[in-house]
Amino acid sequence: MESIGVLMTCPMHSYIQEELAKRFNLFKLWHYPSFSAFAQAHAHSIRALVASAKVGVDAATIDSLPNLEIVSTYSVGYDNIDLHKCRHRAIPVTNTPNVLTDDVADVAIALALSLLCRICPRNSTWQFTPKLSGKAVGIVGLGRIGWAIAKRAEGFGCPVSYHSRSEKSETGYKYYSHIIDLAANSEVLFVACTLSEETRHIVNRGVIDALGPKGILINVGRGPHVDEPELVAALIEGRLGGAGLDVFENEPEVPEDLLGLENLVMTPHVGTDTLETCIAMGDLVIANLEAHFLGNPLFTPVL
Ligand SMILES: O=CC(=O)O
Repeated sequence: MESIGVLMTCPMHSYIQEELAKRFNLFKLWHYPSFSAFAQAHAHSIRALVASAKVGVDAATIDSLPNLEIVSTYSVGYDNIDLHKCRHRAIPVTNTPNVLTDDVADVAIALALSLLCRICPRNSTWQFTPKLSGKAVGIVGLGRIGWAIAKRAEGFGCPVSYHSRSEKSETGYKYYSHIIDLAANSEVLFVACTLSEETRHIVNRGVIDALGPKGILINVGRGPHVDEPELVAALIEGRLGGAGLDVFENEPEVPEDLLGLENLVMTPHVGTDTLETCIAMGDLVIANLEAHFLGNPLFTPVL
């Protein structure tokens, strides 16, 4: 497969870069001054594209690659991939579910603990802190990651409720069909749903106010799930108790006003960045590409 042209949209862990380069003719988009400079020289060579949560692929890019056969994203989320265009061109899309679920759930709990227990306080003034154990936990999106957060929260003795498009049978968790009701009945609200037009700004001023001045918001989904200016205002005004964020609305930009807030803990979208998981995600991307070029069924197709 050494002659098959594969384009990576942005730097990823060295493991996947090295393993792709061993198997394919690998092009790294960031080594070119612009996409058009790259496309002029190599557009016809590209048969596969590897995207990530940081840089996806839009319709114009897909249109510029006439021989593109598959898009494989090094992420579980595929909100930044133009699925409509891929479907139209009959280009299969794969992602990396399952292998990263535990990591994202771990980071969600770590953000909650670090915020509540002030594990890394910005100033070292001694003060008593709220506990996580026993707090009412709400989860927005009870998919794989939401479920893994729920299991961890149960370990802390937290009663768990959730909101999702529809009620899931036999979870044993209380279901709220309206997110506002979930927020009003939660002390810690975790956002772990897929980003879509329906869930963009699902956490708006109403939800933030329902969570209230003692409530904690943890977002390990996507930045645009939360109306960020509303979140910033609520944190500054004390209308929301605190937030733990791994994702931001305009990554890698972070609003100036967030920096320095005492009731905020941030990580730079590292929910899937453990070494073991980066390797597993890389292996899954490669397995999908190899399956495609060998004419075998894909392991984790989205389309
Ligand atoms: O954000 C990370 C992912 O979608 O895998």
